[in-house]
Amino acid sequence: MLVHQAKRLSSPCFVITNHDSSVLPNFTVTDKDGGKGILKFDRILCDVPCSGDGTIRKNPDVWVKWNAANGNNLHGIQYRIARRGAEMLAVGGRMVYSTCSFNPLEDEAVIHRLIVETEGAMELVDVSDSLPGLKYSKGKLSWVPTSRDMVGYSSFSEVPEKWQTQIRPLMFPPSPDKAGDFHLDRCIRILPHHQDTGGFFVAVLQKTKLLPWEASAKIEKKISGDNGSGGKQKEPPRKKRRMHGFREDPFVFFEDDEPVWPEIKEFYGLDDLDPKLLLTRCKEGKKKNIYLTNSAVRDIVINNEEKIKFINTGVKSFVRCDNRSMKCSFRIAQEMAKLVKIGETSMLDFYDVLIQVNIRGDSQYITQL
Ligand SMILES: C[S@@+](CC[C@H](N)C(=O)[O-])C[C@H]1O[C@@H](n2cnc3c(N)ncnc32)[C@H](O)[C@@H]1O
Repeated sequence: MLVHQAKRLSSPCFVITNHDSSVLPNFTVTDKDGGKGILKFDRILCDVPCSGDGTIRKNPDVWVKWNAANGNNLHGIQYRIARRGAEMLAVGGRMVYSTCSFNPLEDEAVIHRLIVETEGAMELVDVSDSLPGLKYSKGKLSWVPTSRDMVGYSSFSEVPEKWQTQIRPLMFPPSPDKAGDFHLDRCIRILPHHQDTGGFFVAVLQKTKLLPWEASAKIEKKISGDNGSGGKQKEPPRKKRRMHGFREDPFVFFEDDEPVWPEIKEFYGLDDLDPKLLLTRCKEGKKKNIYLTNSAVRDIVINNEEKIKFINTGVKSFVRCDNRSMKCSFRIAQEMAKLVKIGETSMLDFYDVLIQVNIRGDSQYITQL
């Protein structure tokens, strides 16, 4: 689904992975000075798996299957995804957490726990001014964790032992005197009757400083670096983790001496295009389809393909078309042709437009097209 939707953008700036996002590894990237660093994101959307009870209008069986335990059971994975998102976010960056559920255990309880555990490093942003005309209810300041047998509890001490693996201490709301500190009312609850839509919960969070465990890891690193070694002590080499099964559909980037490149370059007049931004999905045999990415995506894929399963990247740009009457054995792919006004815009102009759409999402050029 995501691949299908992202392809419609015809953008070389996206990369789709298939990974448990609660344990998504850090992405290694090449620094400006050629060293290796960790990619921190400016924007993250955690559209987490949820009970979907906001979709009752289109999914009537949600009524039949609903019980209080659904939300309790999802709270854990939802929190872990949000927490991992917070870790991968740059300081100053924003993360949106969303569900299509009304259950506060999947919504405000997750946000409250994230704010508590990050000791306020993650703050709810007031976006009320950014959404003129949108009808919604404010987030809840309190809720009642409830077991499958529909008994509600006002504190963890009341929870019978048999439900204590389902209802956890951090699922409870803040006490009334502290509720204001978390600004949970900044969460957005869109109910079906507001705008004749499905139901959604949306929270916008900002990372205001390093998370407590990130900050302490930094201090520890500094201390161990100062420990007589002058910071130069090398860590023992880590055993390379091989992810078997990722390679059946590899991403093979062109090298400077790629044999099919000279004829494409000459035929389409692409002297300035760096062939290293082009890739195919096969290691051996005839190259059928050629895809275009940008340099940031190329760097991410090359540096992380051993640890992260990449599913899709790049715009299909050239397709093999072996026809004796053709001067070039590759035609322009439909996906690329959509964006090129042949005759008015040269391939080179087109490439400039694509490549300037950088990974941080500056999409003005695409919009112009
Ligand atoms: C609410 S849907 C997201 C829909 C998506 N935003 C879209 O527009 O297609 C939640 C998705 O999370 C996926 N999912 C469930 N557990 C996950 C996990 N641990 N890590 C990553 N994705 C997960 C589900 O398969 C589901 O597709």
